[in-house]
Amino acid sequence: MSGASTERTPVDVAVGVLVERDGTGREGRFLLTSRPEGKVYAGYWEFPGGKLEAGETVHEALARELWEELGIRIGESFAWQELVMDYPHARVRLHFRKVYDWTGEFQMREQQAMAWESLPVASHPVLPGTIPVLQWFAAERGFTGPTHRD
Ligand SMILES: Nc1nc2c([nH]c(=O)n2[C@H]2C[C@H](O)[C@@H](COP(=O)(O)OP(=O)(O)OP(=O)(O)O)O2)c(=O)[nH]1
Repeated sequence: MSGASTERTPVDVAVGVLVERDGTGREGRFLLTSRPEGKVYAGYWEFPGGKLEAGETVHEALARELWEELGIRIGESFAWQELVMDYPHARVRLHFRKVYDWTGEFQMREQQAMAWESLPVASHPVLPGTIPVLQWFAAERGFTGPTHRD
């Protein structure tokens, strides 16, 4: 296989969509975090997560990343959407999982920032791979209009 095609093999990424729910189960705010300094797209807002390590399931990778980055322990996670994104730096397969239960105090272990958001999102700028997620939320919630600032 040529180097170029090997480079474009998607890297699997586990992404957590932490959502608050009220007593009736209705979904409310969701968590965005900013990408830390030193990473590609530093300062852009995204959903927390990271790449799978060898032998991990998506849930295991998500639980590990949220512990490492945010200091929280998650309960169950629920497969929601998948998306392949082609960036100049990488081709990634994003596995978005919704999470409703977690324990612990949020700690910004990578000096990132966090924001509990609703539509339209105030955090700016958002990562290209985040925009489809906002559109899925809009569809689920019957929200119309821009989901974020350009
Ligand atoms: N965490 C996360 N990554 C996303 C989202 N949308 C999106 O396109 N990506 C892309 C950006 C990166 O190319 C890739 C995630 O890789 P990363 O560099 O953040 O993962 P990592 O924490 O494992 O990083 P590292 O150990 O390799 O530094 O997925 C998203 O909502 N959350």
